[in-house]
Amino acid sequence: MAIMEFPKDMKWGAATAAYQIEGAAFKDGKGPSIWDTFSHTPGKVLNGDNGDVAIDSYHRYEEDIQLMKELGIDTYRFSVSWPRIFPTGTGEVNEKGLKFYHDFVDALLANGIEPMCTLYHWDLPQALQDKGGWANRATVDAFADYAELMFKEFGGKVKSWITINEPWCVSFLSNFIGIHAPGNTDLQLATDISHHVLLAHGKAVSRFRALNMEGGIGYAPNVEWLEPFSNKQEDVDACNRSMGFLMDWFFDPVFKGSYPAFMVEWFEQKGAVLHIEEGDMDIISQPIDFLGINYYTGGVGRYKKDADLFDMERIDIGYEKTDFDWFIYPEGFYRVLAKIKDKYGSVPIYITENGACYNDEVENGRVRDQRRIEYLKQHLTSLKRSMDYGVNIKGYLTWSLLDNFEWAEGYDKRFGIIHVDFNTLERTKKDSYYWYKQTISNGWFDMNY
Ligand SMILES: CCOCCOc1ccc(-c2cn(C[C@@H]3NC[C@@H](O)[C@H]3O)nn2)cc1
Repeated sequence: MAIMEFPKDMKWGAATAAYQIEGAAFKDGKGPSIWDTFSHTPGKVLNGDNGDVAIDSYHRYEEDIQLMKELGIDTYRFSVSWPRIFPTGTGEVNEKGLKFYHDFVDALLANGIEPMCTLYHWDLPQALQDKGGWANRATVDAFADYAELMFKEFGGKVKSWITINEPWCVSFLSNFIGIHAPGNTDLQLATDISHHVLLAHGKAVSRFRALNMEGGIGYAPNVEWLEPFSNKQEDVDACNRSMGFLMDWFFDPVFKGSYPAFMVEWFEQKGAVLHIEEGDMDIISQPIDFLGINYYTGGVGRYKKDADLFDMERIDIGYEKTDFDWFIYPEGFYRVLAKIKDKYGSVPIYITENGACYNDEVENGRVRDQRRIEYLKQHLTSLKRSMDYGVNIKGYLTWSLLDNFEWAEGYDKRFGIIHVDFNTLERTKKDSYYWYKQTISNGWFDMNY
């Protein structure tokens, strides 16, 4: 027996996001988001998929909540569609949008499930993008106003708030690499956006504090672990730069009040400079109540001049891969969490996303996704290792509760523990659902079963 046991007070949950599950993209007063625009732009999303219907959780959330209740989760992480609340990003509020989220949160609470609300999960109102989007500092204040309205509306019901999901994806993946909305490929633009997104986080925290709100607030960066191919300094430095792209760049400003010098210098060599205004770093670095961490993958890297932005190449050393073609690297989960503790201290941490893409289908009413179960076992074992290392883990939320719209991959990549037929929208619990349910109920699992 190799039993992995977790604290009785650890929270267990699952996560989704508005654009990926809701659908009703143009219903009940919702304004267009940049993902509505992007997904309707030919060539941007695999198979021309879009979130017009998604998995129709806008109309089916009561069924989904019953699936959550049966699963036995404590906490459900969802996101609010900003343009469903403010169709043009600012100004007039869409009452039907507010009502939808009140009805949804009330149903969660009525079923004993704690809501964890992400305010920004990538679906920027298109009207704000038309005025420059996150590159325009005015968007920062628009976000703070949206956040304040949400705090005032839901403060008594929602006690866990996440400002920004994966700021690296919002800035660099979407505006330098360019595969996510709005699809720019400009390092200086992405650098400016990364600062504005952190500033938006900080301003939302300030509004939260000013209202003397009950509960806590944080943000949810995504991280990976890159193990140097050798102990040669050039390999170590290349991996640290690549990890610094996702981690240090977005953690140092919040936890240390400044950007990491080694990254600032590297970006300057690449022609990208920061435009920081007086007071910005004080706003960004005010204390948060918890840190969300999203981890999926890692790997091995080594120095290679001009191989990528950081002179680093990834080496395939034969690790198994998911159906997203990502290496399965549970050791990296432990290593990155240990590094966070060592470098940033013991801020309470929720794993706000961890899961795997496997495209198993329904056969005779069952989905045999044993590979996902093995992924979850391996990563929960790494989580336990991190807890024994002293990392202040408060909860684990798997990505995702349901198969959904996986951004540029459309409906081609399945992360859910519940299968969704994207034509009929029928939900089918996968084997991993039943395994996760038992693990939550026990508070432990056996590595060998
Ligand atoms: C061709 C070059 O490519 C460079 C890296 O390209 C990617 C693409 C995708 C990701 C990515 C996707 N996810 C899962 C989501 N997290 C939030 C939630 O909405 C999930 O759907 N995390 N990271 C990272 C990097």
